[in-house]
Amino acid sequence: MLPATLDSWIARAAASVSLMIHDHTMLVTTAAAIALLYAASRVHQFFVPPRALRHLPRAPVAVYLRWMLEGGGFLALNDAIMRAVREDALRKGLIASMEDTPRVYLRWFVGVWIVAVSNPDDTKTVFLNHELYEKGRINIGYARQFFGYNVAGAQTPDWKRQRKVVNPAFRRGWATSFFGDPARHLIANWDALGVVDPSQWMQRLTLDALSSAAFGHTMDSIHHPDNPMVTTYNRIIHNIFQQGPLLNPFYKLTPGAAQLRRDMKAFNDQIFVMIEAKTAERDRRRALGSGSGKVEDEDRRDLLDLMIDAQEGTTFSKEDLRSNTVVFFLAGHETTATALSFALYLLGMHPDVQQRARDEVIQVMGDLPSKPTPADQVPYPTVEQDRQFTFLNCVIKEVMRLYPSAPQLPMRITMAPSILSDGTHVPAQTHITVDMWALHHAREYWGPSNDKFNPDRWAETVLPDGSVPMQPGARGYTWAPFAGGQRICLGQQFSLVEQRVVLAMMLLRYEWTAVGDEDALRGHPRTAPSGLLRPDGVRLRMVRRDLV
Ligand code: HEM
Repeated sequence: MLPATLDSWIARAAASVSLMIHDHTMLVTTAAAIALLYAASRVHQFFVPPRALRHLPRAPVAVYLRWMLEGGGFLALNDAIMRAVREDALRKGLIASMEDTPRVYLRWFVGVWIVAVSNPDDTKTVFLNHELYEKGRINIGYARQFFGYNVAGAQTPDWKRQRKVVNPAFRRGWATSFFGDPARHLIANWDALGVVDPSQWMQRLTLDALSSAAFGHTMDSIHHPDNPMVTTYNRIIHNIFQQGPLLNPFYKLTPGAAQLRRDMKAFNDQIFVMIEAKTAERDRRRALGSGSGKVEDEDRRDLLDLMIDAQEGTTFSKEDLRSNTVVFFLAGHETTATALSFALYLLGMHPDVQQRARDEVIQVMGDLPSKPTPADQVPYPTVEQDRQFTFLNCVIKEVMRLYPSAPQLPMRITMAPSILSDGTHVPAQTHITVDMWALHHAREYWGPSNDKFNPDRWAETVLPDGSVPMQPGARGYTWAPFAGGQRICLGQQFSLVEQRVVLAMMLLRYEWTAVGDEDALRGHPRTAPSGLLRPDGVRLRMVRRDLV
């Protein structure tokens, strides 16, 4: 028999163990309940928008999921979304017919609800208040890791620091030879082909122009599409913008992700080598006493050179130089390739407009110098001639209205509560975008010919000196492919010069018609899976003008 004290001690111990077990069970049960509630609320947030935004029209999440899994291009998704959004808006009494576009609606991206504005008033507000509508940061997949913290993605305080260094690289003229030289290489290839895929070739041309302009060495992807730097870059971009893997929570453990990491490292190493070489070259020039190290031909100076100069005495690091160079690649070549591909396509669908554009080019530059003209002697406009195109600028504006390269403004996030023009209260920390596609196509702002290619609609905006204003305010913020406000595209001039030079050369060299698949021929080309619009299934039949 146990002594009484021991007995009571054991009883007390047993009671407290049982209490502990009970407490522990309680603890586990409570923790499990909290975890479950949290998971349920996350699932709920994933599929159901926040209460304050629930009144806005939206498409069911299934529409997005289906598209992400199928891997289609932007236009296929957008058609399906806008049909569902319009049906919902009609049900909610927000629009009068399926032809109308709601001023504000909701989009979805991997569980994030985004307020999309598609009217000029809110577009202007978002552009002009960039500290209230800050750059959003969704850290999914590998995009953030590859593009790093660059001027295009930075939030205000850091953006100001970055812009100081990057600005001088853009605030200057652009030598037309940056674009004329690769266009001649392209012409030499196209002469031998007859039927071409504009999208594929414009990607190559703009990559070569951009690599010359960005770091003074062309990637020469027109002649060498298999150049390892080109193929690595293309693979990275393809993999980063694939939507399907974003739905896989274990994506980063897959062999595909491992390959992507290896590619990013290889590409970045190359950029670092260039940065080192350029810095050493500048120091060498200085040591030899050649002034500040600046080269003679200012318009041919490359972006990296100018950034390396401007970064002296600032906190700009090598990683800042890398991430900005990388973002120039994405921002600077895909966008212009898209604009040029659609311009060639639309001119191929509208031979009358093509001829009027050609007449203007011949009037400004004269015709081809001889019959035949060797590819490397096809003239490109001088800087002076480039300033004299009026109709060509109207064509470019109309192309970028119908096919804005970036159909949605990169995501913003509200830093404080705000109210939109339709009275919607947007809470702080809400994601928001401008739907450039909807804005550029809405019947409300473009009339019944909203979906028609009509460069003459821009005639009334031409200034007395023949120039065509390209800022969004010139048409009340209904046209804004380069965005607006302080965060307007830094490369707008670069891209416009490139588009005019390349189109002028094509117009001199060829007459062409659009061929390709059924969608392209009926005027609704498909787009390839990509972060931007990229035509798919379009082909052009090119006929040399100097041989007829
Ligand atoms: C058709 C051609 C182009 C289009 C449609 C286009 C479009 C845009 C748009 C919509 C933005 C605003 C992004 C935002 O606010 O979130 C932007 C910003 C930017 N673009 Fe472009 N872009 C084009 C060409 C270029 C080129 C050729 C370069 C460089 C060589 C470039 C460099 C940049 C940079 C650095 C920014 C960030 C500016 C900032 O936030 O301060 N873009 N672009």
